Order: sequence, then C-alpha cells, then structure tokens
Amino acid sequence: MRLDYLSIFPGYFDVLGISLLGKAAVNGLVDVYAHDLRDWTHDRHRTVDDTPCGGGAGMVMKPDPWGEAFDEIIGTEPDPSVHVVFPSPSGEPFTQSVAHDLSSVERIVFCCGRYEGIDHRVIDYARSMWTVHEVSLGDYVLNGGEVAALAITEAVVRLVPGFMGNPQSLAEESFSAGQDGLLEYPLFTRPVSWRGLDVPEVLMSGHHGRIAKWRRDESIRLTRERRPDLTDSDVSARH
Ligand SMILES: N#Cc1c(-c2ccc3ccn(Cc4ccncc4)c3c2)n[nH]c1N
Repeated sequence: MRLDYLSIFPGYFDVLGISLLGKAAVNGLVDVYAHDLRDWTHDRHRTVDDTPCGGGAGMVMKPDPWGEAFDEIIGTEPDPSVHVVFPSPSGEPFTQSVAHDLSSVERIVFCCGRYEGIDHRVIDYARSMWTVHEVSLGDYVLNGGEVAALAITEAVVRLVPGFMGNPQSLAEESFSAGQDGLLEYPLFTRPVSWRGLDVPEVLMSGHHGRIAKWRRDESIRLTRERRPDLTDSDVSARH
C-alpha cells in the first residue's frame, strides 16, 4: 500500500515512521510519502490561499497548486484504483466500515486542507479522475486535515493483512463486525486485586461459557448506556 500526503505542513507525517506504522514501512507493507503543497507554487511567497469568491471570512486554498501536485504525484490519466481522501468537517462520517474498505486499496492520497478549506473544483476534478472520499472524523472542529489524515491512516493500516501481530484481536474490538456493532467489554489483567479493586470473579473462573456471557452482557450494557445510536431495534431484540 502506497500512502501520499499533500499538506502545507508535511512535517505532521514524520510521526508515521514511529511504532507499528514504522515497522510496517520497514516490512514493506506500506510506503509513505509526504509532500509540501507549496512546492507547486510559483510566486515568491509560495501562496496557496486567496479570499473567498462571494465574500465571507477567512481564506480558501487555491486550486492551481493542488492540480499541479496531482499531475506530478498521481498522474493525468483517470484511475479509479487510486483513492483520494479529503478530510473535511462537511464530509461523510469516517467509520470502521470505511476504514475496512480502504484497507484493501493499493494507493491512498490524503489531501489535507487548511484555512476555511479547499476550492471545491479541486474535489470535483479529483472525482472525475479517481475514487474520492470526503470524510469527517466527527462533530468537532479541527484546524486542518492533517490530524484527521493521521487518524484515518492508523485506522486503515492496522487492518491491512500482516500488519497486526495477532489479527484475532481485531475481531473483538469495538465497532468490529465480530462485535455485532457493540462496544468492547471492560478489560482486566493482573494483579487480581489492585488498590481495593478486584477483577470480576467470573473472569478468574476458567469457565469459558460464563466468561463469554459476561463479556456479551457488558458489551450490551455499555452500548445501551453510551451509544444507543449503535443499537437498532433488531439488535436490541437479539440482545
Ligand atoms: N476530517 C475532519 C475535520 C475537520 C477539518 C478537516 C479539514 C480541514 C481543512 C481546514 N479545516 C479548518 C476548518 C474548515 C472549515 N470549517 C471549520 C474548520 C479543516 C477541518 N474539522 N473537524 C473534523 N472532523
């Protein structure tokens, strides 16, 4: 998997050389390339923004540098196998399902906007050439797309076959298909007693059936308490 990042702050992506992602890069599972959008400007100030047409506050990112960067980094021929991700506060929710879909893709280009956003024609052009995902991390405001691109990267790459040492752990996580869309149950490890707090006895019983039931019940309880939006009527009935 090749990952490209287009940003006026490419240094954000230096962190991708650390930890598991760094290991994946070493193992050849992922190749990471960060690009400074200003390298595709031609004025003395390396200008990437301008005032919004129609007025309004803030600045908008000019289309020209993006187009020239696309030409050099991706190419000038349409290729739907290339997935271009635009993090955006007005994007569709980024979910585990989207992460799973992207984990089988060979090439992802992250376009990290700043200011008030990117000239919409850039997104329209990208849609005419590649497979585009305009996604939002959640209902809160960031200053740009870089942090979102890092979060999306981690969510996607950890699902790439061969990345996680123990793929079984993926199946039991919150939001994984194996969890029926439920939140993950509470986790415990040794010591059994810690500052007056004990591990639930059932988890020390060695009775796998009771342990599985306790974990399921806890997942249902937590999901109903914290994320009623994740439990539809059918799921509630089953639970
Ligand atoms: N994904 C995602 C996001 C962003 C986000 C993403 C890209 C850009 C580019 C520029 N900005 C700043 C901005 C622009 C317009 N309105 C408010 C803030 C961004 C925010 N904010 N919150 C999320 N969940």
